[in-house]
Amino acid sequence: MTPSLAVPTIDLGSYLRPNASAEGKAKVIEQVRAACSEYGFFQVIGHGVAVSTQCQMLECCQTLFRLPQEQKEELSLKNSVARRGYERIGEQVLDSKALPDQKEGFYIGREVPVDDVSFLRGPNQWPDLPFTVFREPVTAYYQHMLRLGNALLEMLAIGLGHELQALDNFTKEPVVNLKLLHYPPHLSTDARQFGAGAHTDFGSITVLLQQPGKHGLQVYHQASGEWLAVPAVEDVLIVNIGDLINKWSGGRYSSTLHRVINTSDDDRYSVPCFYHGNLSATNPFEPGRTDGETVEEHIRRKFDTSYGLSAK
Ligand SMILES: O=C(O)CCC(=O)C(=O)O
Ligand SMILES: [Fe+2]
Repeated sequence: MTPSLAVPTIDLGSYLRPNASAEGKAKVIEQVRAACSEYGFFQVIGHGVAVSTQCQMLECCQTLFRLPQEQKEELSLKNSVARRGYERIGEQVLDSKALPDQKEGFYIGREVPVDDVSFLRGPNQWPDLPFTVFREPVTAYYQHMLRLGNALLEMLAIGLGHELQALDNFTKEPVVNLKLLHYPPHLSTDARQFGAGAHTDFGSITVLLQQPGKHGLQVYHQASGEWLAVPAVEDVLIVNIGDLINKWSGGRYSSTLHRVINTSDDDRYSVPCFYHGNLSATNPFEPGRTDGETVEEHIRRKFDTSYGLSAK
C-alpha cells in the first residue's frame, strides 16, 4: 500500500462550536468537500459525541448480540414493515459476487406510533432488556446522530454551492437508522468471504462508530486502485457519502466502495448510522435534474436486492 494514502481526518469543532467563526466554518466545509470528492470518506474528531456515550452504545451491541439466538430471531426485521429489528448471520448479501456477509445486525430508527406504520416508519422491536441498559443509551446516541447528520448535510450542501434552504424538505422528519453490527472472528480462508462484502451505502450519508482497536474496514481508493484500511480509533467517527448524495451531486461527491474483514481475532462491534432523509424527497440540490426517484423508491430497491427480496 502507498504509505501516504489515507482517508483524511477532519476536526469538525471549528464548524460545530456555538461561537464558530465564519472563517473556521469555511475551512471545515472546504476540507469536507475535498474529502468527499477524492475519497467519499473521512474520519472525524471534534464531533461533540462524548466518549462515554460511544462506549455505552457499543456495550449495547454486545448485550444485544449475546442474547439467546431464538430471542433475537423473534425480533426479525422480516416481521417488520418498518424494517426494524434483527438480521441473522448471512442474511444480507452486500456483494452479490461474494459469499453472504459474516455479520449479524439490528436496525433501530425513530419511534413512530403503531397506528402509522409504513416502509421504514414505525415502532422499533425493542429487545427484552432493562430500559436503562438498552433503550435509553441507544436513544441518546440516536439523538446525537440526528444532530450530527443534519450538520454534515449542511456542510455538504454549502460545499456544493447551495443555500441551506435547499435541504428543508429533505431533512423534515428524516428516516435515520442505526444498525448495530456484530462480526464474529473471521475464520474462513475463502477469499470470497467478508464480514461485509464490497458495497456502497444506499442512503445520503453514513456516520460509523467502530469499537476501538477492532479494525476491519477497508475503503477503495479509485485513483490508486488500492484498498485503504481505516483504523478503529477511540473517539474517531467515520463519515461516508451514500448513493443518493452521489447521484444528487452529479457525481461530485463519491459514494465509495468499502468492505469489512474482521481482522481482530475477536468479536467486532460497530454501529453505522444511515441518514436516508425524508422518504418523499427527490433531489434537493437540483430538482428536475436526475431521475426524479424519491428517497423511498431508491432505498426500497436497494434493500430488496441486498436481502434477496427481488431479482438481482
Ligand atoms: O462495520 C463497519 O465498519 C462498516 C459497516 C458498513 O459498511 C455498512 O453496514 O454499510
Ligand atoms: Fe457500508
